[in-house]
Amino acid sequence: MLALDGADLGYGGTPVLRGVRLNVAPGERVALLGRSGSGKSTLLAALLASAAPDRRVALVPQDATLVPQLSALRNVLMGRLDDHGAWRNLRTLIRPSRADRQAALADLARVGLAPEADRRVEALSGGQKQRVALARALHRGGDLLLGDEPLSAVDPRQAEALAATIRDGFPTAVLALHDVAIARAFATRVIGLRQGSFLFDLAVADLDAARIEALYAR
Ligand SMILES: Nc1ncnc2c1ncn2[C@@H]1O[C@H](COP(=O)(O)OP(=O)(O)OP(=O)(O)O)[C@@H](O)[C@H]1O
Repeated sequence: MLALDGADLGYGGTPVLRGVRLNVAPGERVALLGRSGSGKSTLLAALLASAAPDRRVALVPQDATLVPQLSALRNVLMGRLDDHGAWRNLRTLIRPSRADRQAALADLARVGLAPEADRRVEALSGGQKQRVALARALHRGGDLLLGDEPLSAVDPRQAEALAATIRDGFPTAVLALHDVAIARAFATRVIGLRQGSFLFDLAVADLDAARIEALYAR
């Protein structure tokens, strides 16, 4: 479904990750772990670029990329903008049809945000913004979710519930995560990034404390 075949990943000739070999099969839920700057976002970008054009991919980028002046509901509606032509989109954003509004509201409800549907995103908390971005991805739907720390601003109990919502919403997902407990609960497979390469790439059942310690050691 996604495949990187020994590529060096980086910026302007400076590799961040070297010789990345990675295949993600349908049905896998992959957690990317590693210290800040280890290359999780870089790897997600390369995975996105490797997706076949007929795959429908939903994204939760790190900086939520929401339109702050618009309501939560309208931001969620944007998840499907590339399904339609410009006129239909304009109409949807100015005056959504009842069906579109209901569908977007249902997706906000999945992340516990239905009461905030008509509030402008700029007036929401960081965690609420993150949940709007997740609702937008759920509204888009698809074969695959790529998420860059999509649960970093919500509290641990909420993160667990949202991880389950992601699991129900997408058959396949790759998420950069910083919370090891959430990664264990969510993922089938865990990849640890350190110093320019994979320190491990394991089934979640094989992830032990020593590996986690080595991953984050200074
Ligand atoms: N657009 C860019 N141009 C040049 N270097 C970049 C760019 N984006 C990231 N980098 C560098 O690449 C390295 C990996 O960054 P990346 O954002 O992939 O790490 P990360 O693991 O996602 O970090 P974090 O957990 O802090 O989000 C860092 O050294 C970073 O400075």
